[in-house]
Amino acid sequence: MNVARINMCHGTREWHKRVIERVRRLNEEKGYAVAIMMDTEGSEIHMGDLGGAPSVKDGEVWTLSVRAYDGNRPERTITVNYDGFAEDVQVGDELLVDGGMVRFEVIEKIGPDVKCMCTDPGLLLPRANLTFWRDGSLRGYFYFQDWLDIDFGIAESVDFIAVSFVKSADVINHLKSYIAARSSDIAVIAKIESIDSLKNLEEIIEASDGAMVARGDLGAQIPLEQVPAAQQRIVEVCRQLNKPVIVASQLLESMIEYPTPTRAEVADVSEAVRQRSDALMLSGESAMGQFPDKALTVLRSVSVRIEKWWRDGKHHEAMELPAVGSSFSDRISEEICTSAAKMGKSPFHHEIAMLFH
Ligand SMILES: Nc1ncnc2c1ncn2[C@@H]1O[C@H](COP(=O)(O)OP(=O)(O)OP(=O)(O)O)[C@@H](O)[C@H]1O
Ligand SMILES: CC(=O)C(=O)O
Repeated sequence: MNVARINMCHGTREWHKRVIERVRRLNEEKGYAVAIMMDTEGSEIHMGDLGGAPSVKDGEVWTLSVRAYDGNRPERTITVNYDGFAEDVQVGDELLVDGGMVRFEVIEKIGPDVKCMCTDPGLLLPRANLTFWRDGSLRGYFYFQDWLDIDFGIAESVDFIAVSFVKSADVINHLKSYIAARSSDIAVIAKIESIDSLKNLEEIIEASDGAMVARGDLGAQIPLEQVPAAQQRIVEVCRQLNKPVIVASQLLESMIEYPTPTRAEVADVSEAVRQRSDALMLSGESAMGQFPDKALTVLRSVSVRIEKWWRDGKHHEAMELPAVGSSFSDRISEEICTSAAKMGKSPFHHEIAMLFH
């Protein structure tokens, strides 16, 4: 692995501080170069930790509540981290847990408690995120309130801050000036996971040091079938603007429970590499899965394999690189490099010396 992501949605700052210290110690002792990326919470709505991953069955009624239960949480009750939850939801709203891993319909509101009936069963993972939909549109908009975590990231000199639910380039520009004013040069990664971030994609990526295709939340905000096209577009825009791009979430989801991935997951990883994404990110597979090291090994071996296959067997395609230079002089340099790469593949040219002035 090259980067350890610490997700401020989970755990305490003290816990994350210890993780950062351990990564840095390993870097020093073993000569690794693992960077730290702090991922902001982005004011999402989250369930509390239910102490395990209980399964919810079709037709069951569960209560979602903002009450604090101090260890006496009644059965089939889920705590929610957003105080205005009961005010904001309406009877008939659809609630998606982790982008649709479980679905509920709101059937009744009683003070701070919201009764919901399961319409699509599944597992409730600890601190899963919640989105709610009304008449086919996403409801509940929350704002960027992660300044304490950002101060923590600056104090810990993390390498990257990934900003959740970016809506416009202004958020990125604001954060970058905040970081610069504190004499820090932490790189800012825009997480593309909302409709607004897709609308303002080019300006957001231009303002950022890189982007993440955060497919988990993105798939809760746009129809699932649109996620692959969105991924392709985000990666393409990053390639055009010469910004690194991470593809994240559910790459090897089945490896949370099983030691081998599904064939479809292997195809998904390969496709992300083929699209020329720069990094692939594990989430639950390494955060709470049973086979974190195996998942990492699979991610690496599949990526290396597809890159090799491409280089060895598809020379002509490998040459069809998209133009990234925007100015006339950049385009000339690009053409020279492309020609040199083509010559390098030819059986008649083994040594190429290029002199740049
Ligand atoms: N530090 C942790 N402690 C316990 N469980 C964790 C921790 N980090 C992650 N998890 C579990 O792993 C799952 C996936 O992790 P991930 O960090 O991708 O969460 P996420 O909430 O989906 O991310 P995001 O909020 O950024 O979309 C979470 O739903 C949670 O159940
Ligand atoms: C990684 C993340 O935040 C997502 O996929 O939603």
